[in-house]
Amino acid sequence: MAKITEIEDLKRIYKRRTPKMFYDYCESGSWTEQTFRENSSDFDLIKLRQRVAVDMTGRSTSSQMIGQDVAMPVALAPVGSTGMQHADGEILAAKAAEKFGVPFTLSTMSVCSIEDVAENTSAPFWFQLYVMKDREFTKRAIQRAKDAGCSALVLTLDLQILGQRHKDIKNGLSIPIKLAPHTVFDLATKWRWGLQMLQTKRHSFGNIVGHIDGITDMSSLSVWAAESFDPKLDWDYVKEIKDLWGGPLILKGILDADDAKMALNVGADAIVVSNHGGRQLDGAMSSIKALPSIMDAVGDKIEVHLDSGIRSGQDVLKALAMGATGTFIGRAFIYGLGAMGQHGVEEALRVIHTELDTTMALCGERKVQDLGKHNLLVPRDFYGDWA
Ligand SMILES: Cc1cc2nc3c(=O)[nH]c(=O)nc-3n(C[C@H](O)[C@H](O)[C@H](O)COP(=O)(O)O)c2cc1C
Ligand SMILES: O=C(O)C(=O)c1ccccc1
Repeated sequence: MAKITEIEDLKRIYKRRTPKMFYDYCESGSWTEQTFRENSSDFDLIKLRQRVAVDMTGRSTSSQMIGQDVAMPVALAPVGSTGMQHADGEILAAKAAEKFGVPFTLSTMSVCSIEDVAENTSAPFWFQLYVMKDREFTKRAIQRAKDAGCSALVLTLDLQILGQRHKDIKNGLSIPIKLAPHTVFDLATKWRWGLQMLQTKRHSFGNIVGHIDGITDMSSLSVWAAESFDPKLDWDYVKEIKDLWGGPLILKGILDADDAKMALNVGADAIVVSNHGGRQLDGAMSSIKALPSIMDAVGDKIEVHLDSGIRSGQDVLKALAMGATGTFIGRAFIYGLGAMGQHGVEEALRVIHTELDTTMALCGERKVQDLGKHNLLVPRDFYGDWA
């Protein structure tokens, strides 16, 4: 097999092996996909400052995210239906993260349950919560995460209704999965995917049992989300959830300086500057472009993480140099998982680590903590006058 040298290699294999419905689900953004595209292209606008004749021995990417040691400040983002990209996908990704020494975040919408992941790993993982209309569900989910020893709660705030995702609508993506004739044909040609799927007993969403049982009309994903998630989620409820959980709280989906201030007021430990990988509000700013104003507003008072668009260690370095303490990757690890299971996630992490380390050295830095704006040339409009 050809050597994996970049995330794009994993994406190519992933695409070849995965049924179209699930590939599209991962690879799409909402509506025109402008934000999805700009999440990546805006990283390219930032240039790195090459520095020479600097001692580059003894380099280290190790750091901390919310006080927890990490081999590099790159966590695996919560990704719904990871277990449909590869059988037992959440367990495999969690194992890869544990081996590498980075945090794994389990989505509420995972196929493997909180307990499945806890039983098959030893490092504490983070649990991502979606707030359902059923408030008892929230209480139970938080208790389950506590019982499983989760070391942070990641509360996602940018998806109470689903962004319009045209590919998913056209593909008829639904909960539970609906099989149209063309889908069956597609599945039949992706035999590797089918074969490994047969080896697992986990074919439903392990964390939301009871919340999908009632739905019998094969709703589309967006109809299901609109019926199930609580549109009333507000800052008062966020505070209630913080108190219920009582541990480290990360608020995910912050893209505006005013919301970052609200997150600070509510007492969160960290925020994730994120537009959900361009899957929610199309036309919103890319995360990396939103970062400077958020750093200015709260950067010295709360830990700031960033995701959306990271496809390389260079992207990670740019986010850190602009002030983020940590980053999350979503699709970059899913490509690896879909391409070659646990090994593929390890490969994705290895690629990103190598790129981060090499870039750091060529920028004349030895520690991720020393990265700063001095390493970058950033277009003025990143700090610009948005009216
Ligand atoms: C297929 C897919 C499913 C996702 N599911 C969730 C989810 O269940 N919960 C959540 O908070 N974010 C979810 N996200 C968003 C990711 O956590 C993350 O914000 C995003 O993927 C970052 O962008 P990137 O993919 O460009 O790295 C999902 C993203 C993708 C691609
Ligand atoms: O697809 C997503 O981005 C996501 O977060 C989600 C939302 C509802 C159901 C499954 C996944």
